[in-house]
Amino acid sequence: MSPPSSGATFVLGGARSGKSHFAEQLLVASGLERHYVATGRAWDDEMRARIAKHKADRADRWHTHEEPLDLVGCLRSIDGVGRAILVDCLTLWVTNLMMGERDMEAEFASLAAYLPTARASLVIVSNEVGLGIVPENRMAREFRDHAGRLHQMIAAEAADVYFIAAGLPLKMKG
Ligand SMILES: Nc1nc2c(ncn2[C@@H]2O[C@H](COP(=O)(O)OP(=O)(O)OP(=O)(O)O)[C@@H](O)[C@H]2O)c(=O)[nH]1
Repeated sequence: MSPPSSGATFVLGGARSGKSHFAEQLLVASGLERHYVATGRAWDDEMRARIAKHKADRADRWHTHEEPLDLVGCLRSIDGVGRAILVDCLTLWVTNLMMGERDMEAEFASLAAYLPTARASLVIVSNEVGLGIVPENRMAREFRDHAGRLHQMIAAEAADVYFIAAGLPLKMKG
């Protein structure tokens, strides 16, 4: 189990599927200098506690970058040969872009265009949110549709794609 020598790896899965742990292990195995890019925001005490636990678990073995909106700018600023970058996760980025009323298509296109140019080993994590029933509220439907479109764009650019369920990886590409 190792990240590809060139091209990004995309890791998709449901909530608490073990996708973040799988993605971390990919990069730990790489032996490269590790960078963790968190798109999540601490919006309540539960999330604050979760983030604190993630930070404690990573300890000083990772450089942490918190970037809710300018994901591509953040990636460019830390990109480099000999580095490993984990992005966790795209669905939180989509949420933040929607809240910030950003141009979703332009942001997605910019991330998709960046992937083949990355010099670091890049692993991108996201939540598969499209498998349930059609959400009743309009914003949730829009969110699901944005996430589905973005996932297709990222999967098309990635060298490897995994789907994680119950902690088990299913390799879908690469
Ligand atoms: N702001 C910030 N967010 C973080 C940090 N570490 C982790 N997170 C966020 O916490 C999220 C993971 O939350 P969890 O609910 O524990 O995991 P999950 O993605 O549902 O579960 P798995 O499928 O097991 O990965 C990530 O998407 C990150 O954005 C950090 O240092 N700072």
